[in-house]
This record gives sequence, structure tokens and C-alpha cells, in this order.
Amino acid sequence: MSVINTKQLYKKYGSVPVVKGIDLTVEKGEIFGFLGRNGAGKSTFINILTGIIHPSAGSFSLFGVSGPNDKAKTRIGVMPDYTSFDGSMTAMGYLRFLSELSGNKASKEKCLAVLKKVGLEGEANKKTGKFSFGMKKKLGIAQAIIHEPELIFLDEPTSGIDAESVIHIHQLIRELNREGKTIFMTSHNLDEVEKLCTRIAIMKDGQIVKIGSMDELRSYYQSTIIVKIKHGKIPSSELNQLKQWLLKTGQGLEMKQQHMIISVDQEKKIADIIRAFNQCKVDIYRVEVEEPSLEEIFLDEQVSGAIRKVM
Ligand SMILES: Nc1ncnc2c1ncn2[C@@H]1O[C@H](COP(=O)(O)OP(=O)(O)OP(=O)(O)O)[C@@H](O)[C@H]1O
Repeated sequence: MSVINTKQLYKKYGSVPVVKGIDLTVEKGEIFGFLGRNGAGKSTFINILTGIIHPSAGSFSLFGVSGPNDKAKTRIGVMPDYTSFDGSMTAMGYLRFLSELSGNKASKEKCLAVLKKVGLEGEANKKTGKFSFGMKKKLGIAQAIIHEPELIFLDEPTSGIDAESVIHIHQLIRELNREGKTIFMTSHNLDEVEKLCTRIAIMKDGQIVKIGSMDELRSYYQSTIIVKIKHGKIPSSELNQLKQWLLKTGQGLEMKQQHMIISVDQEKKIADIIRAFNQCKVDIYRVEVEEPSLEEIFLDEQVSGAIRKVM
């Protein structure tokens, strides 16, 4: 069942389009990663889905119901902008106040359990004005999940927080997902997205330019398999022949001090390269194969012209 479905969603500020006709479906149970540089339009897109702003054109549905609608709102959780906390309230008071506003006041026990879940168990009675940036982020997540929503929007859930808390939040996201919740998260941390997300969309200038699982994105970019070989001495009588074979097989050939680097577009060409070395009677000491990281894939879509990193 799809929990998010958008059709040609479009948003303009004045005459400037910032979301340009997005078609997206997110299925129940996904951890969906939304990537893009600052200003790509990610928050605007999320703000449309969460009912904060209206689209200029297009349509969307949440849980199969055309949005924005109040029924869907009770089934979604949204991590707020951390600056929106009222600093004079305690974490507990804040959670209880917000849950009351949404029509279902959470008990103290429930609030304590959620604060524990996000790693703020010792801070329930502390005023949020005294919270660090990371603590505010965690409270934001607590706010998003207090009413046990089925779909949770997390905007940069771990940016600016310490490494231990990042691990804790990653565990929490996985736990929420195991409970059946769908997570829609933005992040600039590519490593995080790669670890957590079932699917990823890359947004650029208001459009989704690439979407798929990590493996799908990788296979799309298979033309950047980098093969590095540490080898023995090449008999001078074989050097030209070996170079010719290698140049026929791949691109960006570099040969220096018994190290060869070449870029190929298919896995089976790795075997061709090894065969060429064998036929020229050159020992192979080490073979390393590098696939593009998400960062490379991401950057590839963010700049005009493909980056083809060879070393
Ligand atoms: N209320 C607004 N009025 C006018 N322009 C806006 C408004 N909100 C956002 N924009 C512009 O829309 C574009 C997309 O902004 P948005 O916040 O959606 O990007 P983003 O991908 O979420 O960026 P970030 O990663 O920095 O949060 C930007 O150029 C931004 O300046």
C-alpha cells in the first residue's frame, strides 16, 4: 500500500518555481531518503505533504486519501524546526502541551517512555531553553512520534549531534521501522542514508533526478567500476601488447611503478583485465575493485557533466 503518492506536484514562490512537477510513490514500511543540496526544494516538498503549505499545482494523497486532510494529519508525525520550541517549557510540559493541542493528551508515563526512546530520559523536567542543539533535535523526534504515527517525516534527524547520539537515533529509526512505521527522511549525511534507507531520491532544482534502491543507483552508474592492480615486472616485449588489451577493455588507464588503474563499465571486464596480465606473463599481487559511493553518485547528479573518479 502506498502511503505517499504525488502527481505532478508543483510549487512556485511568486514567479519562481521551486518544486517542479514531482511524481513520487512511497510504500508502507519504507525508510525513504530524500537527498539534495541546500535549496533543492526538499523542505518545500515536505511542507506540502504535511499540510504546512499548499501546492501551486498537482495533487497528492497520504494513505490513499487525497490531501491535505485532517484524518491523514493524525497518522503522520513531523519533526519540527528546532527553533520553534518555547524555551520556558520543560521537555515533559512541551510534549504534553503539544499532544493536548492535537486532541489526545499524552500521559506522563507515555511522555517519559518517548523521552527515553529518544535518549532524553534524564531531561524530562529541564527547560527546553537550556537544551543543546542535539537535545532539541531529539525532542523534535519525540514530538514527531508521541502519538504513534504511521508515517514519520524527519528533517535532518542527526545533523549537528554527537556520534553516540547518532547511533542511538539510527537504532531508533530502525526500531520504528520494525514496528511498521514508514519513515521519510532528509539528510545531508550520505553515509547515514546509505545505511538506513530502503530507497533514495535525489532532488535537484525542484525535480527528482534519480530514484531507486542503493543497488539500483549503483547499477545505473556501473560505468564507474574502478579496478586497481598491483603487479610484478612487465617484460618489455609484452608492454605494448598489454597496454593495447587494457585500452580496448577500459578507460582512463594509468600505469605507474607496478600499479595499474583502469575504469570499466561491466564486472565481466575485470576478468578480461586479469586475463591480459596472465597472457603477458605478468604476476598479479593484489586486485582492488571500487564501486562508486553514494557520495559519488550524489555528486554526479549535482554537477553538470559526469564526475568519473579514477583514483
Ligand atoms: N517562503 C518562501 N518564499 C520564497 N522562497 C522560498 C520560501 N521557502 C523556500 N524558498 C526557496 O525555495 C527554494 C527551495 O527551498 P527549500 O527550503 O525547499 O530547499 P531544501 O532542499 O529544503 O534546502 P535545505 O537543505 O537547505 O533545507 C530555495 O531557493 C528557497 O530560497
